Amino acid sequence: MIFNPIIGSNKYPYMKITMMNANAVVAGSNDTMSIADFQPAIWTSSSNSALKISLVSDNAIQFSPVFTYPIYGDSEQIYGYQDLVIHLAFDSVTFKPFVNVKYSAKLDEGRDDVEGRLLSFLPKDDVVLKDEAKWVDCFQKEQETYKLPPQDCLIDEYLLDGEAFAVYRTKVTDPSTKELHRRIQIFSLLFIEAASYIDQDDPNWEIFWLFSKDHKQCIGYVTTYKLWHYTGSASFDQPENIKYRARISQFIILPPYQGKGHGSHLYEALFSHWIKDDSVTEVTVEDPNENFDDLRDRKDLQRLYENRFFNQVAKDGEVSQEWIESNRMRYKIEKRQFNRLVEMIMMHNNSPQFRLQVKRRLYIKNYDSLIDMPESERKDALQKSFLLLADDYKRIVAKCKFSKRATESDNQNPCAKKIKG
Ligand SMILES: CC(=O)SCCNC(=O)CCNC(=O)[C@H](O)C(C)(C)COP(=O)(O)OP(=O)(O)OC[C@H]1O[C@@H](n2cnc3c(N)ncnc32)[C@H](O)[C@@H]1OP(=O)(O)O
Repeated sequence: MIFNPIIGSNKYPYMKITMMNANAVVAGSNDTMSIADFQPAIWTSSSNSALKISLVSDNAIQFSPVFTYPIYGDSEQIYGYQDLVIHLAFDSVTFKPFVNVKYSAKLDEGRDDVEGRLLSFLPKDDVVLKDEAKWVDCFQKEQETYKLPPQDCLIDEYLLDGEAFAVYRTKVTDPSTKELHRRIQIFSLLFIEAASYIDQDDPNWEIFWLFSKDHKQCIGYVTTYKLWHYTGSASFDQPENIKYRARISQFIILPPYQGKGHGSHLYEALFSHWIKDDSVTEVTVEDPNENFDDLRDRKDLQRLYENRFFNQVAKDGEVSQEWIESNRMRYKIEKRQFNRLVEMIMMHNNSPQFRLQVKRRLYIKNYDSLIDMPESERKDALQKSFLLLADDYKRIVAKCKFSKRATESDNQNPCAKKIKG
């Protein structure tokens, strides 16, 4: 195994700085420091650049986080070190964590606690510090008995470039994946804006795991929550009939595996699972970002296409909210998302009503701010918003592959069997 990219040898001797009036002496060396060496900028590092994350298998893949503010504060800066590198490495199977903080010089006083801050977000007494050989030894031993979740948790499987992948569903409290989740959850903080740790003792949290079956590596995961959905007194009085909204909270494909189609497969596996679950009324998403919105739009459109829904959207005339509502319930898609999808389909179908349909929705949504405007200004604002939205729809629809014949896909897509056209 090659671990060099992670650790390397510290080319600088450990130095202690003693502050003096005009010049300073670097303890342990004969160097004399000038006043410029005490400017705060010299001792300040970007925590996003300093933190190097590695996933180690036969080789090590290193990448940087997108966010570190939950760990190092809103400014994402660390004070008190020069040439700071924070190595955070995981074995790609067990995710046994390893931390090694390196720098060429540090201030005696006032410096940030780089290691302590990071360790407070990793499982206590589980991290191997600095001793790489010990870490390798630990994860190799763990790998000998490491198992994927039990077969009854399996919800989907697929092949990608000849490799087999599997999606499993477990409760957050499930012992088979609890340790893995404790180790891996820091990825949510580092790659999803505004993410926070979920309550590991709340059994309503479920995690959908994506694993490589051949290598047992975790490729990504999704944390989800079931929210009680009051659908009227009839079902309320029958506990066996209780309905839920399934909410996708944190959806992540680990960086080395992104852009290969895994996110799309995982999203589709989740949706198919919930379509089959009669207790789930609709699927919602918590604070989706632009990348996730893109993936969701593409996959939702593809699913509707394969269910021959495109032909059911009226080509002429208004598509009424009653019609939209009854259909969206069958597909378990949330209201705003389903309205957008219907509009995209109208655009794709070259419906003459597309512009009016979009403007009507935008008008209702922005009624409070539009109503006080003079009519010409209001029309102008609506037209500008419409053009922006239409451009975005074109971009999304252009990425979709609608070549698959619906008749073929009826046999492949579990959703297609469930939803009758
Ligand atoms: C609710 C929330 O959690 S919002 C936060 C979402 N999560 C994050 O932002 C965390 C970091 N990012 C990620 O985890 C991932 O990038 C995700 C979840 C956003 C997307 O997952 P991915 O596996 O990368 O998606 P997937 O590969 O299916 O599609 C992404 C792109 O790769 C392209 N792609 C798909 N298959 C392939 C392939 N075989 N080869 C090359 N490109 C491919 C897709 O067309 C798509 O292209 P686009 O960038 O033009 O949109």
